[in-house]
Amino acid sequence: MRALASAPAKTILFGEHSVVYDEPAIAGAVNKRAYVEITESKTDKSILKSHDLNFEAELDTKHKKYNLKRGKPGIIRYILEALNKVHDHSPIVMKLSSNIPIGSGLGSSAAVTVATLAALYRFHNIRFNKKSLAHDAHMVEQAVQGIASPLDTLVSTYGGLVYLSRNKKVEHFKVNFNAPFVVGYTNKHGNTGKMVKDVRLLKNRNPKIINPVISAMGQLTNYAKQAILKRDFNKIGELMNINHGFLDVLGVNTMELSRMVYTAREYGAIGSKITGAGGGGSIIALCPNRVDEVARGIAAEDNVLKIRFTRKGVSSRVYK
Ligand SMILES: Nc1ncnc2c1ncn2[C@@H]1O[C@H](COP(=O)(O)OP(=O)(O)OP(=O)(O)O)[C@@H](O)[C@H]1O
Ligand SMILES: C[C@@](O)(CCO)CC(=O)[O-]
Ligand SMILES: [Mg+2]
Repeated sequence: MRALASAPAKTILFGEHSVVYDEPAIAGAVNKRAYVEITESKTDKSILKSHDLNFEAELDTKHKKYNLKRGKPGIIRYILEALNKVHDHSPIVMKLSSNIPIGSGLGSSAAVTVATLAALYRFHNIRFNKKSLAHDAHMVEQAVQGIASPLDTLVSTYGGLVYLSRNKKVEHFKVNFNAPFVVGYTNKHGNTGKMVKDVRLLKNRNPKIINPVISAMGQLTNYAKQAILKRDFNKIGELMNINHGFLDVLGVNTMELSRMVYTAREYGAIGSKITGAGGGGSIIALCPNRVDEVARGIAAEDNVLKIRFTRKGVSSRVYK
């Protein structure tokens, strides 16, 4: 038997970090994906391989342990947590491929988690739907990171451009939002779990300052929702710039992220901000009529990712 699944990366337009404190957020699935294939193992060992991420590990699914043969271990924790939830510990071979920059604020952990769970459900013939899958994937991210909002796993499961409300209701934007965005990413990676914990510590040390910032980020996201519905790019850009300032206040900005954010504005972006957890990773810039200029400006020192929003969420199938 061979089970296959894939799930998209995401970019957060508004509300990263504040979403952890139940403020609303807006994020969209993008056309970069993680792919997982599961087959029965011909030996008594479970193996996880990734050509794209250049790692190979032997998995002890019962004890959530692994023996790394080569590569970096980080993402394996999400896979082991997913296996531990669903798998019966029979020996399998898992292949992971991905064209999502990892640890770059584009939801690689959520995409890998959602694709792994969907492939496992297919492999074991377990019934699931998007709601249950998004929930289980969120539980995996939370177990690995300590704290996680449901945002990344929701977007990776459902696809499309999503508004997540304060009470965790998902609304899908009906507009065809093919706005001219450029994503820039640095070679310095962030770690979402660590950034979220650092923000919590800052908030605990300075509640009277940080709490109002977080609620202003929520208010800003609600204004952004209206601006997106009206396709008011100037307003969206203005709100992105304010959101970036607030993320800086939360301490998740870095020299490289600042460089990309201000380079984008210098080359004509009408709004630019960190996207994702920060501490390294990515920025997103809104640049009507200036996409090529902004991309060139960022590429002088960092990397550019050409992304499009996609309606395509998780997809999976099985071959018997
Ligand atoms: N080359 C690599 N191989 C395997 N794992 C990696 C590699 N580089 C980073 N990792 C791990 O991948 C995981 C990336 O998840 P993380 O949530 O930090 O980033 P992300 O999902 O890409 O961004 P965000 O959550 O901000 O959208 C981390 O656990 C990190 O340790
Ligand atoms: C920083 C954060 O808000 C988004 C990471 O992509 C964390 C989360 O929502 O779990
Ligand atoms: Mg992540």
